[in-house]
Amino acid sequence: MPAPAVAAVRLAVRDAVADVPPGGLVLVACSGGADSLALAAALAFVAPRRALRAGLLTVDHGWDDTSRPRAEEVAASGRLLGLSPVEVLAAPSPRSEGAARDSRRAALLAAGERLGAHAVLLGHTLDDQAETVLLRLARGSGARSLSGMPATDGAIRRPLLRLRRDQTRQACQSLGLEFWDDPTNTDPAFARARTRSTVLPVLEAELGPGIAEALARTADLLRADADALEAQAESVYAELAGSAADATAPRAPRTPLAAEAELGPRVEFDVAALAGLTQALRSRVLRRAALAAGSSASALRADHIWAVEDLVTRWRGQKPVPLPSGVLARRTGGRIALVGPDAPVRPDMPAGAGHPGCPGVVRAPGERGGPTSRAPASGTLTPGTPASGDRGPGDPARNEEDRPVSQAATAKPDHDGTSIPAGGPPRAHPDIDEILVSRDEIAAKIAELAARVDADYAGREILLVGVLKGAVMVMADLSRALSVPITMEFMAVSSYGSTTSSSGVVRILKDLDRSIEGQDVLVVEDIIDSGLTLSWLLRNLRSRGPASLEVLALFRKPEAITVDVDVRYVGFDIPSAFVVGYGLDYAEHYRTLPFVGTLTPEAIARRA
Ligand SMILES: O=P(O)(O)OC[C@H]1O[C@H](OP(=O)(O)OP(=O)(O)O)[C@H](O)[C@@H]1O
Ligand code: HPA
Repeated sequence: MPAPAVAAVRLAVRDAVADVPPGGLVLVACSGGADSLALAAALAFVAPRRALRAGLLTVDHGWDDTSRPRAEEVAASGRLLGLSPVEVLAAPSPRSEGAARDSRRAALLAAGERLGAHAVLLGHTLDDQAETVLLRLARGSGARSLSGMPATDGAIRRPLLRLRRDQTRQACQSLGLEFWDDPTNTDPAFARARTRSTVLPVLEAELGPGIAEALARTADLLRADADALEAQAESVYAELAGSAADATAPRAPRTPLAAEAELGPRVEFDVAALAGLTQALRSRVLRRAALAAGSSASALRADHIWAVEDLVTRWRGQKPVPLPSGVLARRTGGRIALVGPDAPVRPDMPAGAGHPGCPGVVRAPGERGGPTSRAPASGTLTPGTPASGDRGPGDPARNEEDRPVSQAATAKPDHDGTSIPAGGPPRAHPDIDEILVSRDEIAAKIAELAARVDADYAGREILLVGVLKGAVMVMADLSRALSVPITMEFMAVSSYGSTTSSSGVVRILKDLDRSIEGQDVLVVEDIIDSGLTLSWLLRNLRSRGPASLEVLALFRKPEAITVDVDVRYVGFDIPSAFVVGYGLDYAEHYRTLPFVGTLTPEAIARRA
């Protein structure tokens, strides 16, 4: 009678190779540690009884001078066990757990394929599974990731996932097999080693025994859920996605988004269809779409997908969302497109040049300008109204975009390579899709706002607090248009950081230089989008005891606002599109444009 541990390992191996036909080759990956050595011995025992061939692979990562001789020793043990073929695979890798795992897996799979093996057995135990789940839990992971290592993964099989590590040691000891204790298993430099030596024992001590089993059970439960959700997401994806990724597939009907760029892997959805899905399904469908558009699976993280989800569920005219491998997710109206890196990036085009299939790329100013006098007197540009009006040759507003708003915005080559002439011929910017508010309208609005502020603050002095960097143009023009005495302070805050949507977490990058206590403070903002920056800023400034605190914002996106902020002076309500110009940037560019407009898809892709 074999010792119980030996029997348990043999039983697990017998089950794992039950489907391999007689004569088939099964390989065991062996490091010489107790787990894989016990596995190798069990395979050597089971294989002849099932008319199978059994071999051994051992991997040399080349980490130090001892690794090759040790691999040779492991190979020799394999031969002693009667395994054949036995091979040492060279898989050089940086000294990191992850890198070693990846190169080991690739080497094993390649050898398995070369040798015509039916399966390659790995010696992961229940303890390895528990450590994996705990590590992933600590990182914050979804169901798929928390489902740990599967027992079968293509040619890879893990027969020992229900056995404890101790059982493999006992099995080796019972069989008189000398195993190797890998020092990296106890090296505190490795997170897995710390989990094994410290974290799990503490959890067991504090929360009671059975933690490892419970974590492994969690993995099994979540794997079943993840499998079911992914199968469902796959069929929803097939139903909802319009794709131009496969040139051989019948062409999906042209949609406004598809018309923008005809090339490159591209997946499109109706926003309404995505909005109707549960979040669990939507995120999987979007992940699937990102992969189809060419995003690297390993680089694609949950926060990438959340940012794309925000285009569906928290639409505020955000910037297109850059995803790994150059994929861009972009919402236009009621459609969302995930566009692959092969989509053509159009070099700067001369003003006025068109792009076939790309509506509204660059039009000569005057063809499409900012809102005309037909726009509501309040300056409101409703989303339903095109923010641009067609201006015929007789339109008196035709050349107005070229009149200077201020010295700051005139006769100065901008950093994006376009000279903005003062008083010269109309000139748009090649990266601008559509001008929403012209230079002239901005100037008129600033004058109007200044007159209101002058009247409201007559007899008082105002401390203007400009919010850098976006408000720099408004601050410059407004301050010079005011008649009441003013002083200036600036604050730099950031709520957007490197992501594309406001996080609500605001950081002070530069604080005020002096106290505002007892002063009449007017905060000057370029734009209120979600309102999160301003809401935070007002709370912060209020706590400093000003005599009064009001806000002037040149632009506001009413549809995008998510928090209630009290703004006394608003220049223009604009649609929820992402806009640039007059202080507003995309990737720090376009602030010096004298008008405010939307960017072409090509410019967005280029700067992403
Ligand atoms: O209403 P919200 O959604 O919070 O967005 C508005 C804020 O975002 C922009 O600043 P950003 O953080 O981009 O910095 P910048 O001014 O330096 O461009 C803008 O200048 C506002 O301050
Ligand atoms: O539309 C915008 N453009 C530039 N910066 C911004 N910050 C918030 N909204 C915007």
